[in-house]
Amino acid sequence: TRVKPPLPAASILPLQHVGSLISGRDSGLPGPGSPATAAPAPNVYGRQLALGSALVNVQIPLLLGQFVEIVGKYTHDHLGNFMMEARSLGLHLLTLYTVQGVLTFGYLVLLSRLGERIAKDIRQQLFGCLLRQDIGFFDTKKTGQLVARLTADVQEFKSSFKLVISQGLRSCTQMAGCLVSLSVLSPRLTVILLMVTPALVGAGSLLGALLRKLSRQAQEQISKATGVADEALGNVRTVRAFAMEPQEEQHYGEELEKSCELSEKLGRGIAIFQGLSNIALNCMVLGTLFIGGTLVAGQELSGGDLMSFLVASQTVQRSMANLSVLFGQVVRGLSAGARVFEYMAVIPDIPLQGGHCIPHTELQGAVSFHNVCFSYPSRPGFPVLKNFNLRLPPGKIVALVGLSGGGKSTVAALLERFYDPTEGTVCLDGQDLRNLDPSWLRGEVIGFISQEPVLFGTTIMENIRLGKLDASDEEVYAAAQEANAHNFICSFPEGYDTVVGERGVTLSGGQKQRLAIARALIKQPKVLILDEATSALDGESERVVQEALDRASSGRTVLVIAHRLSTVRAAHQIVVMSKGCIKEIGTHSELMRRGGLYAELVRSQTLMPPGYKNYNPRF
Ligand SMILES: Nc1ncnc2c1ncn2[C@@H]1O[C@H](COP(=O)(O)OP(=O)(O)OP(=O)(O)O)[C@@H](O)[C@H]1O
Repeated sequence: TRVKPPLPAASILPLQHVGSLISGRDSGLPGPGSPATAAPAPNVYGRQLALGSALVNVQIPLLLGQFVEIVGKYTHDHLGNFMMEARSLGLHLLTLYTVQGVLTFGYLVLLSRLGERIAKDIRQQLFGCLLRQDIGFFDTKKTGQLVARLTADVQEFKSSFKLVISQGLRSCTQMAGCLVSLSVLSPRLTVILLMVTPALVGAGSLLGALLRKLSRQAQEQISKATGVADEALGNVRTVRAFAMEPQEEQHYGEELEKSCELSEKLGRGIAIFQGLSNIALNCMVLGTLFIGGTLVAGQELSGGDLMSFLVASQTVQRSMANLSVLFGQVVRGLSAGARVFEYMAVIPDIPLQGGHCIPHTELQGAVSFHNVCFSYPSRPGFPVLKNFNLRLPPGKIVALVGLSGGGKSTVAALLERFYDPTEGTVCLDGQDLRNLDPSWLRGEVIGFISQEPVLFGTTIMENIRLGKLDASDEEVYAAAQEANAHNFICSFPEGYDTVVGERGVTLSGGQKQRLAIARALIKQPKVLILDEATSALDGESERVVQEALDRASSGRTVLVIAHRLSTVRAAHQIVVMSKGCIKEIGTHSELMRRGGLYAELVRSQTLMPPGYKNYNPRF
C-alpha cells in the first residue's frame, strides 16, 4: 500500500506547476478541477502585471526616437515651437513612465506575497512528508541535512522563483519586444544581431550545465556541515562530558572549509560567466553602433531611428545582463528545488494510516512472530533476525535477554511496525500487522517505554497527554499515579504546569522515565514494550520505576528487553537471544536448571562488582 499524504488545498496550484517543473515529472498532486483551482492565483495577476510593465518598456525607445527626431529638427532650423511639438510626446512618455511604475509596484507586491506563500506551503508539505517517512529513511539521513532542506533550500528556491518572475519574465519580454522594434527599425542590423545571439546562448548553456553541477555539490556540502553542527549542539551534554569541543569545532571547521572551497569555485564560475557575457554584450553594442553609423552615413537610417535602435539595443543589453545575473541564482534555485521535491516525491513503504482496526472488545493482545527474517534497509546484506519464531500470550510477560547486538530491540521495532520483516509475519491476534492500521496500532494498542525517554519542551501535563491527545485532566492524573509520578509532580511549585525544558533536561532520569511510563499508560495499551526501561537508573530510582512498571504490566501483554536479569526473574517466559536466533526459552527456574546460556549469564552478573550493570559476557 503506497499512500500519498493529503495536501493543503490552498497550496495546490502553485506547487503543482512548480513541482513538475523542477522534478521533471508529475508531482502527484491533485490536478485541475480541484477546489483550489477555482480562484485565479495571484501569480496569474503577477505575471500579467509583469508582462504589462515590460510591454510598456518596449514602447519607450520608439517614443524616445521620435523625441530625438524633434530635437534634431530644431538643431538645424529654428522654425516653429519646440515646446508645442514636444509637449504631447513628453506627456505620452510621462504617462508611460507612470504606468510602468505602477505596474512594477503591483507585480512586485503580488510576487512577494506569492513567493512567501509558496515557501510556506513547500515547508509545510515537506515537513509533513518527512514526518511520514519510514523509520528506515531516517537511519541513513542526518537531522541537520533534513532541517537544511526545510530552511536553506526552500529559501534559495523561493528567492530564485521570485527573481525568475520579477526579472526573468520582464527581461525576456522586453528582449522579445525590443527585437520586434529593432527589426522594424532596421532589418539588416537585426539579422546581424540574431546571428550572433544563438552562438552566445549556446556557450552560456554549456557553462551553465557545469555551474549547476557545482552548485549541487556546494549545497550538499553545506548540508553536511550543518549536520555536524546540529549533531554537536543536539548532543551538547555528551560533547561536554567527553571534552569533545575542540574535535567538534575542528570537524565542523573541516566541513565548512570544504563547503567554502566549493562555493568559492562556484562563485568563480559565475564570475567567469558574467565577465564573458558582459564582454560579449558590450561588443554587440559597439558593433551595432559601428554598423548603424555606416547605415546613417549612407542615408539608409535616420538619426532618430538609430537613436531608437540604440535605446532598444541598450534595453536588450540590460535584459541580457539581468538574465546573466539571474542565471547564477536560477542555477542555485533549481538545484535547491530539486532537492526539496526529491524528498516530497519519496513515498513511504509503511503508511501512517490505513488498514483494519480490531474492535476494542475483541482485542486480546496476543502477539506472534512467524519465521521472521529481517535486515535493516540501511544494511540489506546483514541479517539481524533469522527465522525468528515467538509467541507473546495475552496478559503474560515475556522477557528478551541475551548478548548485546543479538537483535532484542529489533524485535520490539518490528512489533511497533517501524520496519516490516524481510520474510515472515508479525501478527496481533492472528492478523498480520501489514493489514492493520499502523496509527491505531501505535496510538492505541502498543505502549513503548525505552531506556532514553524523550520528553518535549512543554508542560508535564502536555507531555503525558501526548499519549492520548483527547485525555481529560483526570485521566492524566490517573496515569501519573499509576506511573508513581503524581507525588513528585505535585512537589513542584507549578505541579502539572511545570515546563520540563528541552528534551526534559530539568528532570532526573527516574522522573523522566516515570513521565514516559505515564505517557504510555494513559492510552491503556493492551501490549507494553519495555526496552531496557530501568537500565539507566540508579538503585532508588530503579526501585520506584520498577514498582510502576510492575503495576503497569499486570493484565497486559508485555515484552521486556533487559540486560539486568534480576529485573526479569518474575517473567512468565524468558527468551535468550544470540545473533538473531532464540537459543533458550523457559521460566527463570527452568533455565537455571538447564544450566545453559541463561544460567551462565546470571552467574556472571551475580559475580559482577556492584554498580556494574550492563556487563554482557561474550559467548
Ligand atoms: N537502525 C539500524 N540500522 C542498521 N543496523 C542496525 C540498526 N539498529 C540495529 N542494527 C544492528 O542490528 C543488530 C541488532 O541490534 P539490536 O539493537 O536489535 O540488538 P540488541 O540485542 O537490542 O542490542 P543491545 O542489547 O546492545 O541493545 C546489531 O548488529 C546492530 O548493529
